[in-house]
Amino acid sequence: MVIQTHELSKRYGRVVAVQDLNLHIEAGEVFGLLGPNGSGKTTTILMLLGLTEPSGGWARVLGFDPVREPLSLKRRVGYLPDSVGFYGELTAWENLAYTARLNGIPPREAEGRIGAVLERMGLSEAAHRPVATFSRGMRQRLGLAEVLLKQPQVVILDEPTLGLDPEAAQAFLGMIRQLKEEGITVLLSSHLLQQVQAVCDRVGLFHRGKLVLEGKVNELAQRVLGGAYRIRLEAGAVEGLAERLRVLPGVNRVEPDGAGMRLEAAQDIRPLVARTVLEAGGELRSLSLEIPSLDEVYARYFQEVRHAA
Ligand SMILES: Nc1ncnc2c1ncn2[C@@H]1O[C@H](COP(=O)(O)OP(=O)(O)OP(=O)(O)O)[C@@H](O)[C@H]1O
Repeated sequence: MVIQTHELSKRYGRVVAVQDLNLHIEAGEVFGLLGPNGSGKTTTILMLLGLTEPSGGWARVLGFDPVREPLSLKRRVGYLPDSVGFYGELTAWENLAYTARLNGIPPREAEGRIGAVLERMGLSEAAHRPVATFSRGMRQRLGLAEVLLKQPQVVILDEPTLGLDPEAAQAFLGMIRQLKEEGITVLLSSHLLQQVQAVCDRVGLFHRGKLVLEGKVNELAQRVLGGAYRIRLEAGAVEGLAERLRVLPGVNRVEPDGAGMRLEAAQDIRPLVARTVLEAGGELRSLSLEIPSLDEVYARYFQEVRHAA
């Protein structure tokens, strides 16, 4: 277990920013913290980093207690806040050299590492330009370069793609995937559901300081959509196919969808659907399980909350 919290809570006066959070994140996972503004994501991150003290419960990151061992933790955990501060008049290289010094990396070793992380982030050519001349995307990449400089085992990113254009955001997500391939554990917070869906193994949805839903994206989808599986197929025009599909066990809806059909079932019955199409004399052109987007999951969840209230 790389990140673990037990009943972790934080109150600011009467405001409960985080309440009884139980989080378990394994080595090499990419975990997404999702939730509306003010739902407790940043506060959670700050507690994991030892930058703010919990009012209750506890956290462990790589086995370290952020309250008692913040320095051991800081050496192994990289943090990219939502806005990174660099010295604008210094070059990218100089900024990283400064960070290396602060982290006690010996100068000769720092040289090699700085060159490598700048190269990796596609910033070699801009290495000797003042950071004040960098675009938002370049700054963000420099931020990740700085995080990687200390060769962390865990990387925590707060809204890492905020303000990036779609292409820069995609490139950044690609870099996050690479971290995972290297076995680095990644925790990231975001409002951008599609991006979270593209890169995270699991997500946790925060609502008013509580973790209200947690799991793999498709598991969450099943749960919020009432356990339904959506299957889409194309089989050309086959007499009576819809009727045959409608009576299959567990099917509760069949409807036309463009050139094909969409059905909702209680289980993933794709093999049965395939057989039915063939038996009806149809030709199966496509058959897939549709995973609802995280946007839909999110919208449905808050709809239900409002409804219940
Ligand atoms: N230093 C503080 N003092 C008082 N209240 C705070 C402080 N920091 C956060 N809060 C409150 O705690 C709650 C959770 O805030 P937090 O910043 O953790 O949310 P968030 O999910 O990160 O939101 P965002 O997406 O806007 O960054 C909010 O109600 C916020 O106003």
